[in-house]
Amino acid sequence: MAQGINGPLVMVVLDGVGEVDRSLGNAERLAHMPFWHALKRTERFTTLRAHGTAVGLPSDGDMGNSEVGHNALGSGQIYDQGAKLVNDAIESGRIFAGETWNTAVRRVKEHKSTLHLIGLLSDGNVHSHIKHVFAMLDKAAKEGVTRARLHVLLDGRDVGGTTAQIYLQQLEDFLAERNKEGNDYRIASGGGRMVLTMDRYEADWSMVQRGWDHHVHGKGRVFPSALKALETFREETPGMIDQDLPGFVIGDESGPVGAINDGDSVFFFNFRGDRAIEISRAFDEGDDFTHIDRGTKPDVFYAGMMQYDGDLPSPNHYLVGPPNIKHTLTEFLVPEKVTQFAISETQKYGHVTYFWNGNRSGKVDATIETYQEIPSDTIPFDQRPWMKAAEITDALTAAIQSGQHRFLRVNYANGDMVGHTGNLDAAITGMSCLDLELRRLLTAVKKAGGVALITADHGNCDEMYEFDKKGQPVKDEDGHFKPKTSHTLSRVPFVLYDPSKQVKGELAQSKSLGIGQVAATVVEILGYSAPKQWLPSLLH
Ligand SMILES: O=C(O)[C@H](O)COP(=O)(O)O
Ligand SMILES: [Mn+2]
Ligand SMILES: [Mn+2]
Repeated sequence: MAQGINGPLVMVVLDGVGEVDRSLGNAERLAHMPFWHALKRTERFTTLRAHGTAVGLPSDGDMGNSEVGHNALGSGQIYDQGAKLVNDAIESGRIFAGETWNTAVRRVKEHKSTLHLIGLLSDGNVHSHIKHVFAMLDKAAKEGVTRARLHVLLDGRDVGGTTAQIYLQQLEDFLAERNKEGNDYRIASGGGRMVLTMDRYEADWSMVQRGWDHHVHGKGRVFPSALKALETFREETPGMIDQDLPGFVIGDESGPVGAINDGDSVFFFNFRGDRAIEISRAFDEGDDFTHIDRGTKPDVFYAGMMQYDGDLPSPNHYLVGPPNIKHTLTEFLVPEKVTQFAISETQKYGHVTYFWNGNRSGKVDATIETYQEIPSDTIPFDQRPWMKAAEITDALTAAIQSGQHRFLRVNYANGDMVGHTGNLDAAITGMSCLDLELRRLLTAVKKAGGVALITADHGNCDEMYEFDKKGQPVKDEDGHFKPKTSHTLSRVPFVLYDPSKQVKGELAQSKSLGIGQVAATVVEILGYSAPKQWLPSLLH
């Protein structure tokens, strides 16, 4: 039996809370957080990289995100992630050489039917990248697919809040070029990503219902073009950010231009899984699937850009193999019989379970792992910025007091989910609430003779305004600071809370430290030596 600490170890992920030494637009600094701010001064503290190559993304210009962040936290290793794997597969041509691509194309040519591409239209590189869409359409055109339809989710969450016009225009220009060669390639439907299709963790299946109706059945408000739809929405609701825009269908005198029919092939071009699983299930599953009313389900060949869940598994067909994440922290702790507890609210539940365990939704050993989900609100989070932080703390505190679990992990969603709304005041409220929850939680940790580690998966609420390359805030035409809705490139905090001084050593301090080093730190505190595959512990 390993020595380690006497009480439990609690790992706290403050989702989307970067560590930035600037107050302007920084909800973490502007919030009333006396407990948290003092903790960073009085406890052992360092900061970690959580973006770019430190989490397996193609470049250091890529902001971090929950998937790659929790994969790194939960595995102690850095794997090439979806964004990079798809880039590589396109560059080498591998993506188009396999059975999936060729089946889809063959089917469309044989049936003289339509190739559909559905997904998030931006260059955010969190769920998708528009250049992958262009590469797929280029190849399809070269291989003689003459009819294609695009179903585009508008972003405004991983990119600037009101940038949809840029990506729609890029796509329209690209399609116009392909159409000069005699093809019939068009946008067929779309809408804001937080309204249609991209629900996650079964928080709100009605989003998938709306997506299905628009993309598959061509049912929705009809416009002559996507740019016209956007222009209309902008006039009708000035200031609405792209992720919240309603659905649209492109149609003409003879009806929708791109409903999905028997014999068609459909690719979902997002590489990230959480928000791709539900729509994939709607396409893949048989008659016992009842989460949405699919009406008459067309007989199509459906494939995802990647395998989204290795345990379900989903989808049935995919273009690029996912990162093969092995030797995870859970896999290390289970044979040692270390009892584990994971908790979050719906919006982040899969982050501390599925992403944490290398994109697998099942448990390694249900007899020693307990998961608890607190249902999230389903209204915009700037209207409920406290989210379910209090309920999570209640449940986590009870789990600590039960004495049943040696390693507990939690994700508090506020910094991220409220951060994505671009509403600074709401983000400040959300963060201020977290201060109370951290105080309550750490009181329970102290009582139980335990230790807590507090960190984040990436930044978000630390920059609620856009800043230019020189670090100056960007202003809109009216002189207001421009709200930022996406993640940031910021480092993240790492606090070692050890009230009874059980953990020996100091935390490393260096620019190169990353969140991939947390797993080794966890097992060291629990009294084990980390596996050789992992990045080194932060303790020395
Ligand atoms: O899916 C989302 O909400 C955003 O694209 C990324 O946020 P997350 O990586 O924090 O989940
Ligand atoms: Mn996150
Ligand atoms: Mn986020």
